[in-house]
Amino acid sequence: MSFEADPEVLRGLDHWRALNPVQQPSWPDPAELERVTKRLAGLPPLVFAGEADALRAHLAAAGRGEAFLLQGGDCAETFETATADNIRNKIKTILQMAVVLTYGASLPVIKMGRMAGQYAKPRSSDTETRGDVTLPAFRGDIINGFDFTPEARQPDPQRLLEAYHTSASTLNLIRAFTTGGFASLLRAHEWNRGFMANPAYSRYDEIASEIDRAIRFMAACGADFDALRTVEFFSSHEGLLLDYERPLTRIDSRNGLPYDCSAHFLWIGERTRQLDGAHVDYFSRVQNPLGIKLGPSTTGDDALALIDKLNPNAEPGRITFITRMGAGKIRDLLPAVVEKVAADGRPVTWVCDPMHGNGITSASGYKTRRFSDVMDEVAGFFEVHRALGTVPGGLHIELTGDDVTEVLGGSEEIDDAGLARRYETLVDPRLNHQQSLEMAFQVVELLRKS
Ligand SMILES: O=C[C@H](O)[C@H](O)COP(=O)(O)O
Ligand SMILES: C=C(OP(=O)(O)O)C(=O)O
Repeated sequence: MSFEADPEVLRGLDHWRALNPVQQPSWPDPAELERVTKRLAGLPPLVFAGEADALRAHLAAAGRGEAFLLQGGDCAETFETATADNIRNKIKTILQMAVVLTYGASLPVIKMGRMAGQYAKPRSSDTETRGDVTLPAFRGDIINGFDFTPEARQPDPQRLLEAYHTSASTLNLIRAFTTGGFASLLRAHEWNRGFMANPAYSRYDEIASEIDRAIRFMAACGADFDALRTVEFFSSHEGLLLDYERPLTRIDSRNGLPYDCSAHFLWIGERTRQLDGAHVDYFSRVQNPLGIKLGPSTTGDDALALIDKLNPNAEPGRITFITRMGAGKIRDLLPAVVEKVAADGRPVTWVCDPMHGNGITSASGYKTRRFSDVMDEVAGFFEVHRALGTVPGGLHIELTGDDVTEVLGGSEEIDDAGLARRYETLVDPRLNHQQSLEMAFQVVELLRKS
């Protein structure tokens, strides 16, 4: 039996339009926007609703401490860098981190990319000024261009279509890598190839050798390795640009309910999580598992009110709270929020984003973060949950598989002068391949303690 859409549900999906959504561009030509969104609404969904349901069950397990979420990828994907090499390096980095965590902590790791749709960015200011010229801020490739010219900075609806097609080709390659043999655990050694030799690289190689030995032993015992040959990999992005999310929301014929089929998992950002705001209203109406970023101003009551709105039926795995308080604040601010939610009893999955609360500007003017601050926030996150008896369920990281120099420190000791060597991000700084592996090794120690 196939279900039809309830007209009331469909009307509800457009209620956000009346709520004055924040962080949206001013489209210069509304008729063009309408043509584009109609076209998007007729294109195939990017993910299947059943996959989002499977993810919800995995996230529920992470909330109970039976799995761990590893969510990582670019701050802002770009059309130009959606190349086979970049996608492969990011996948390899996430797979390597997952191997380190799974092997070291004996926990299943849920692998999720900030990939195949992470094209829209919230900004602190609507404009950017250089010298005496002021132009609209860059809001991500799905909206406008990075070049500092009036033409590039003009929002262009055609970019929504390009974002859709680039997401589709990225997902296609991810699916090929993760189900076609590349991600087989039997090749764990090979994921290290092509990366710079460094201490984290050699530690990873040792683990891969131990896994090889264990696999050879199991093979000699007659084990069957089908389950090791493929990997479930989920896509996610910030559900920011509602003119993109709405046309990609589809009614699932299995149950008649709406799913946002632009990605498996959508998160609501720190700047758009207002209780009566358009984003919370919109995502309350779709079935996907949802993330909500919680910054340092969040109170326990805010968190409970978000649960009331977004998960009134207390469904496990529906809500992931991604906390990003900053290294200097997390130990003071997180306990009150976690205590209130724990006392309430409705299930949530707690994840740490140690990136967005730790931004600084280096002496030479780069927007950066210190690796030591990032790791300190992760440590604080584990400490708070250990003290309260709650579950640290995962990590949300801005990373790339390339050897960029955007975050200070790490065992390579990138310093202020070193940032200029390979600073490539268009918005926020990402961990490079080596820093990502280093983080995974340190998190294993924290997971073992907890
Ligand atoms: O990634 C997060 C935000 O988009 C980003 O930090 C905003 O940066 P801005 O303060 O430079 O606008
Ligand atoms: C903008 C982001 O984060 P936050 O909403 O936490 O600032 C992000 O993750 O890209």
